[in-house]
This record gives sequence, structure tokens and C-alpha cells, in this order.
Amino acid sequence: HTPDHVRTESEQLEEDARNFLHELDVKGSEECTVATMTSWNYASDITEKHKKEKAAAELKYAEWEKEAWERVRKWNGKWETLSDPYLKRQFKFMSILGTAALPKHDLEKYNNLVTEMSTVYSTAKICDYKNPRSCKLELEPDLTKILRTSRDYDELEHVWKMWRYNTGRRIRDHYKLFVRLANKAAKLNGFDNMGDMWLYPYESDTFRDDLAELWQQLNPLYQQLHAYVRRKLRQKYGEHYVTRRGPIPAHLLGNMWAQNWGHIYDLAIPFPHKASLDVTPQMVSKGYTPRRMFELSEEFFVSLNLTRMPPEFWQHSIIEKPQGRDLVCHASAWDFCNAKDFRIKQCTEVTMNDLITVHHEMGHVEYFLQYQNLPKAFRDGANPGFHEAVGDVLALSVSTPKHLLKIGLLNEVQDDPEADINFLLSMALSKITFLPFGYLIDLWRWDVFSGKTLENDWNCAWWDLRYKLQGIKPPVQRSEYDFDPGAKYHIPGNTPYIRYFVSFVVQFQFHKALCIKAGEYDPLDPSKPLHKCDIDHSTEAGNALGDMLQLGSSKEWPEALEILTGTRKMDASVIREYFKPLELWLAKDNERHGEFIGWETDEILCTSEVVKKTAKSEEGVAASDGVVVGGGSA
Ligand SMILES: C[C@H](N[C@H](C(=O)O)[C@@H]1CCCN1C(=O)[C@@H](N)CC(=O)O)C(=O)N1CCC[C@H]1C(=O)O
Ligand SMILES: [Zn+2]
Repeated sequence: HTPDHVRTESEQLEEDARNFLHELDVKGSEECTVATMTSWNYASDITEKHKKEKAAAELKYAEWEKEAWERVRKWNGKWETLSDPYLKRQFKFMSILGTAALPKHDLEKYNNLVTEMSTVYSTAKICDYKNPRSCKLELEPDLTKILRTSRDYDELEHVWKMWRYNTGRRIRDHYKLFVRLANKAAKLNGFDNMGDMWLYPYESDTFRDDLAELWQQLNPLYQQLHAYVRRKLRQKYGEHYVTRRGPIPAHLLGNMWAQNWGHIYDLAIPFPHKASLDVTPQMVSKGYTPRRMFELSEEFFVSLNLTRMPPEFWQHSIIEKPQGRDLVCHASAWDFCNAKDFRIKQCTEVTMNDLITVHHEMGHVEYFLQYQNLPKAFRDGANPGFHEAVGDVLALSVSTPKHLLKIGLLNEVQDDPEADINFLLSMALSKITFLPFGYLIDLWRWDVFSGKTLENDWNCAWWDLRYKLQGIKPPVQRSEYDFDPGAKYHIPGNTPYIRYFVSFVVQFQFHKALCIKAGEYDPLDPSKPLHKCDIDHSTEAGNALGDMLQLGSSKEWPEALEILTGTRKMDASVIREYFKPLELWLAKDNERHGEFIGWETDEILCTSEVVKKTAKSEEGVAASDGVVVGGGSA
């Protein structure tokens, strides 16, 4: 036998590879902690000082990434011969350098553009419609509250228009430079453009086709819901504003981007004499606080035998909007790469919608916790869509009337077909309405990165997609003077978006698998339909979910999906099964009202000219100059 100190050559190579990767892993995590901390400081307190510190830290981190990448490259030709797939996969991921491949001055410009666009978005304020002297309204909580609660057509139009005037329009030129530098970085990484580089984590060369197929399967259900909601909005606002066969004006849907129509549930509820399922009033009357909302979410994870939040989480998270300073209020979850410090930053309001967002963000942290001991190269979702799905899966259980009764937010559950339709409609107003939006954001961006959409067509290409997929239109005509994509966080924030579309499909596949494990769903038992399942306190379900989350990105996502659900493919039939009773009801209801399914228009939604509007005509200019325009009744 060979003495144990004499290894074969391949065993020696494997031993060296392990030591090499471990050393990079330790150093990489330390560098990541420093960079993340300065990013947190900027995002939670936007000042010149924090911006500078963040810019410096980003350059320093890029230097480390470049050094690590050059050391990995020295293993080219060797790492591919390793027998252990776990090691090979780490080398594969670490062979992609990212934007750090840019020359330093380009990278500095790129980073500053992203920070500048984010700052414009996060600090934008507009003048109040009713009181044009007050010009300090912010997106959170002011504008989201108006979009949620106002039923004043003109006030909604003012807010919708002015938000875009003070955000998207102001970063259009930044974005031009950003796209060029992003594509330069992509090419340095061997990709044709940044859109292709963004799809790399999905490890599939049929990914775009698979997405198109999913949308085809889901579009019919969306069209039925769209027709039904259009009728309800026509009843509310009149045929002049909401026509029988036309697209829906985008500012009437309860949300600044028309991505979630949950806040117009009161206008659309099918059976008004049945209990409303928006438990916001109960949350307020029971004295819910943001802290209580986070603890409620944590309790759900713990009831599934998943991991509790560490002390640092409660110590350092920001869960209520701090007063007296600018910050990025858009909710986010943070992993500080040290298996200790995990945070959420959220300007939480006491509403049901925010309770769902709390679960969404906590889902990210739970994933961070489940894979915290993996090598850094594997500390990601199996694909980015999986990361977006974790919290939403739990929220599917929390949203059920049965669960809301359990936690005292409903005092009775009516178990009858009409109550069922009311519930399914409330779910569809956030889950089905989101699908075309979740798909089109990166359809637009992929075409921008690939050059298929030219700079002069950016805004009208956006409205083509918004019209074609969502069946909505801008309340006022748009032009290439505007840049409406820039009014949505993820564009200035440079966060890919297709992950959310993937999540909204796979979260129902996860839900179904977990409900079977929890004994809460049985396809053959009509008393246990998928939409009534609540997995809370099921350790079988929790352990199965945990087993998948612990893989991080160490396995290709079809394998991770198979471990949990038994299938290797994204499958739209599960979300359609969940909403089946509603789909049948909508088809009948639309038929009964002779509703036109789909939309058409001969309006020009967006002109390709640059129609420059003078500031006066656009802004609710302060009354100090005596002329109040666009501000409604003085
Ligand atoms: C409210 C939520 N904020 C994002 C999220 O939580 O995904 C934030 C901002 C961008 C990335 N991000 C993170 O927190 C990441 N660090 C998570 C990770 O680690 O991958 C969000 O943007 N959502 C939720 C529903 C649809 C979409 C929207 O609101 O349009
Ligand atoms: Zn998310």
C-alpha cells in the first residue's frame, strides 16, 4: 500500500486547490464586509461623506476582486481537471470578474453614475397637489399613501407625472453613459452585452425562451383579470377616463408603477357583503408596530424549524423611517459576509402590504442564514429568482384567512365559495397583476443593452411594452423628453428584475411542495385546495425548505428545485391551479357583462419627439410667484 503521506498527483492538486480556495474565501469575505458596511452607511444616511467613503471602498473591493481573479486564472487548465465538482464550480464562478474588469477611471465613473442615479431617486420630492406651496412630499410614505388611498383622478395624475418629472427625466443622460460602461464591462468578461452577463447565473441557454413560454401560459389569466378590473374602474371613474376597450390609465391602479393592484381591492371586491381581507385596519386598531410585524415574521420561520434572527439583526436593522435625514427607503436585506451581521432596512408602515414586504425581506435573511457557512462563491440563491421567492412562499400561508384568524387579525373566517373568490381576487391583484410587469422590465433593459432599442426610442419602447403586456397607458402623453423606466427603483439602482418574474412562478411550485409535506394540500381532496394551505408549524415543510436553502448556489438550480419539488423545470401550471376557481369565475363574470377581453387604442401614448415642457407648466410651482399652475384649486 502507498504510505499515507504519498498522494497521487491528482490528490495533491485537489489538496492545493482546497487550500487556495479557502484562503481566497477568507480574504474575500473580509473585503466584502468592509465594502458592505460603507454601502450600508450611504444607503441609511445619504451624505457627501458617506458617498465618498462608499466610492473609495468600491474601488478597493474591485482591486481585491481583480487580484483574486488573476490568481484564479493561474489555475486555468488545472482546475478543470479536478474531480470534485464542488471545487470546480467555485473556480467556475470565480472566473467571472464582473465590473471590476473595467479600467479604474471607467469603473469610478460607472460606480459614481449608479450612486448618483440612486441618490436622485431616493431623495426626490414633489409638490402637493392640493397645497402647491408644500413641496416636500417623498415617495415613502407620502406618495405611496396617495396612490393607495386617493380616488381623485387629477390628484393621482399630478403625483404620477411629478414623480417621473423629478426622477426618471433627471437621470436620462446618466443612464446613457451607464449603459455604455456596463456593456464595456460585459465585453471585458466575454459577454456580448450586460443583458447576457445578467443571465449567466441562470445557467441555461434556453432561459429567455422558457420565460416567453411561461408568459404565454399566464397571459390569458392576466387578460381576464385586466378586463374585470377595467370594468370596476370604469364604474368608479366613468367611461370618459376608463373606456370599454382601451388600456387602463396607469395612475388609477393603487401603485406608482401599476405593478401591484392590491390597493384598489375595495373598488374590485366581487362580493362586498363578505368580510374584506385587507387587515390593515385590524393591524392599526390592535396597535401593531413595525417591530411587532418583524417578530411575527420571525415566529413563522421559527415555527418551521428554520433559523431565528441573530442579535445583531435586531441591533443594527433600520425598520422605521429615521427622521431628519435622506436615506434609501426602498426596503432591502443585507448580508455582511461574516456569518454574524445580517440586516434589513425598511421604512415600514403598519399596513398589510408592508407585512408582506417584511416577509419578503426576512426571506432573504433566512436564505443568508441557511447558507452562511458555505464558501462565499456559493453564498447566493440557487438562482436569483429563488432568493426572491423564499419570503413570498411564507407570505402565501400568512395571507390565508385561516392564518389571519390564527394570529388574531381576522375575527371570523367565512368558508364559502363567495368568500373564496374574494380571497383569490385579493391574491390575484398582487400576484397575477405583477407578472407582465416583472417580465417587461428586463425585456426593456435587455433590448437597451443589446442596442436593439436605440437611445432615442428608450421611453416609447418602454410604453410599447407597458401597453402590450400590461394593457395600461400613461395618464398624459409621454415623449423622449421623459425617461419613465428611471422612475422605478431597480433601474437607477441597477438591480436586475427578471428574478421577480421567476420568483412569482417558482414560489407557487415551492408552496405546493411544502403544502404536500405539511399535509395541507391534497389534489384529490376538494376540502384542501392549494389556496387554503397554511404551512405554519410544519417542521416537515420547514426542514424540506431548509434543505434546499442550505445548498446556496452550490448546485445548479434545476437540481435544487428537484430536491424540493421533484421537478427540474419552472412550471406555470401551479400558479394557474392555485387561481383556477377565480379564473373560471372571471371568465363567467366578464362574459355576463359582455366585457371585451384585451385592449386596443388609436391614441399616441408616447411621441418620439423630445417634447420639452417648461418647468412652470410641469411643476406645481410655489405660489410665491403668484402663479399656481398644475396645482389644482388654489
Ligand atoms: C422591496 C424589494 N426590495 C429589493 C428586494 O428585497 O428584492 C431590494 C432592492 C433591490 C434588491 N433588494 C435586496 O434587498 C437584495 N439585497 C436582496 C438579495 O439579497 O438578493 C423589491 O424591490 N421588490 C419586492 C417585490 C418586487 C420588488 C419591487 O418592489 O419592485
Ligand atoms: Zn427581494
